[in-house]
Amino acid sequence: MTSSAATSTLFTLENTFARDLEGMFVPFVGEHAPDPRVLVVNTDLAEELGLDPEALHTAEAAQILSGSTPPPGATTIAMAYSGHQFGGYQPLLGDGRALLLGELVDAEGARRDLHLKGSGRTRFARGGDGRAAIGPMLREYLISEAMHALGIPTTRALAVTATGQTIMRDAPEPGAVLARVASSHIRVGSFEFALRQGDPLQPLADYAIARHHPDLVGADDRYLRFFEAVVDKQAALVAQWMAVGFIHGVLNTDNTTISGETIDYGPCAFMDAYDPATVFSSIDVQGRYAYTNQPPVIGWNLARFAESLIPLVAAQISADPDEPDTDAAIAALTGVLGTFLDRHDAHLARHFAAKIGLAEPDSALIDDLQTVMREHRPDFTGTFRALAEELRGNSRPLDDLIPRDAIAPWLDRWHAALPEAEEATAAAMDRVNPIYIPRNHLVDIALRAATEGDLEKFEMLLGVITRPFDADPALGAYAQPAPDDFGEGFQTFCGT
Ligand SMILES: Nc1ncnc2c1ncn2[C@@H]1O[C@H](COP(=O)(O)OP(=O)(O)OP(=O)(O)O)[C@@H](O)[C@H]1O
Repeated sequence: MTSSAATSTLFTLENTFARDLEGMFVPFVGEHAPDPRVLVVNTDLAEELGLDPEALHTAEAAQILSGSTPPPGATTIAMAYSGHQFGGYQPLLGDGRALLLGELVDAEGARRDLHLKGSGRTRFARGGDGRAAIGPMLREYLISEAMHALGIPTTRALAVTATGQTIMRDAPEPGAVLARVASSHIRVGSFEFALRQGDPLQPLADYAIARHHPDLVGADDRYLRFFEAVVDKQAALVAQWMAVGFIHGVLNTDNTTISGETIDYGPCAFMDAYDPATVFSSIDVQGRYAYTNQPPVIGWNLARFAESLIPLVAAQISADPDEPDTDAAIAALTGVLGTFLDRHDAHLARHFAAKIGLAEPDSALIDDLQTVMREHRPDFTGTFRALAEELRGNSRPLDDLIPRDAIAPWLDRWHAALPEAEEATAAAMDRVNPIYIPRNHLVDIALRAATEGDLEKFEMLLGVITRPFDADPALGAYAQPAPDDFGEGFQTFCGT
């Protein structure tokens, strides 16, 4: 996969998506930002990408990263996609306020999209203003970097740039643009769009295969195997979310990637008190995207992906090239889709085994712990660190979370199932159970200050949550859920 490269002093960008996928985008440029200023740069990510982090703080970088000026020679585009939103089909969504600047290729040959969010209205903007506010963009930065530090596949944040423009939300807010890096921005919704357009479907599938599963290029059964690979990645991804108590909040098909990366950090959050019905999105009144519903909902989204692939699999599966076999394609895709929940459950059982220090899953032990947790609603993250402390002979953290008589019978069974070396087991548990997650109240405090121009708390919180497993006694407050009286004036910055 090669293409001409646009080179500036900052970025060398390729554009294979624009070159190969006619009908899947419109060329578009960003809107003028009156006073662009780069607020935050992800130095580690910049270095990983072979970029000069210092150069990303310059006025030239601010022009490019705000979308005001396209990188010299680049073809910037708004990508087209559709999607099922809360179960209803929307035929045309697309990048309404975003642009793909191009693709960065690192020294190892890995290709990643460089994408701007909040850079102005595009052809797909519908009624929207094309903008984004500082709070939600810094929030996406924080939470996606926390996810990366937890080892969970995700898009990443390269920079946030203030535009110098005031935008209207519930109140006037400073505008900003997030520069996001992803292994691609191909979504289930991209395939739903391509299916209904017709012509782009096969090119899109072949492009996605070449980009994400090059081992399948040219295979006679590549479309079915591609589907299986995506099913497997999504099963692994959602199991990782469940294992850390992450709730995405808007699992529409346009927010389900082919790469298996988490995308679009809107009304997402980590659960504090354990309750499988937890929902953070104020518009999700039915709880469609509640914590416990995430695996079946991703399965539902993958069914929409399967539907999009029927014509391609039907042509490949048929003995006669002129007679696509739709029934056989549906049967084959349904068979693969039917493995999704089992794959997810197997991944999740392994995660929960590791979380309680076992080498092998023990479903009765895990289910029974969850039953106790459902009843007493302890802090989800804190419980697993408290169990490790229990092994070290320190009962206090667990006693602060769950009454001893409620957990004692379970603890007896757990001790009996554990390996002998309790100190080593506790250390292994601490390597998979984070102590620091982006707690909602701390994110709120940091973003409130950042919106008023003070980034110190944001930087501090970012530093803590990007080392999520390393306990530091000086950071005790970062490991605690919100105090009971925090609620007043609580803002979520989950909006747009
Ligand atoms: N302020 C806005 N102006 C124009 N379009 C918008 C705006 N906010 C959202 N959209 C569009 O509405 C759709 C759904 O929005 P959603 O919030 O899921 O996506 P997003 O956060 O903008 O982008 P992404 O999914 O790439 O992270 C997308 O097509 C998006 O481009």
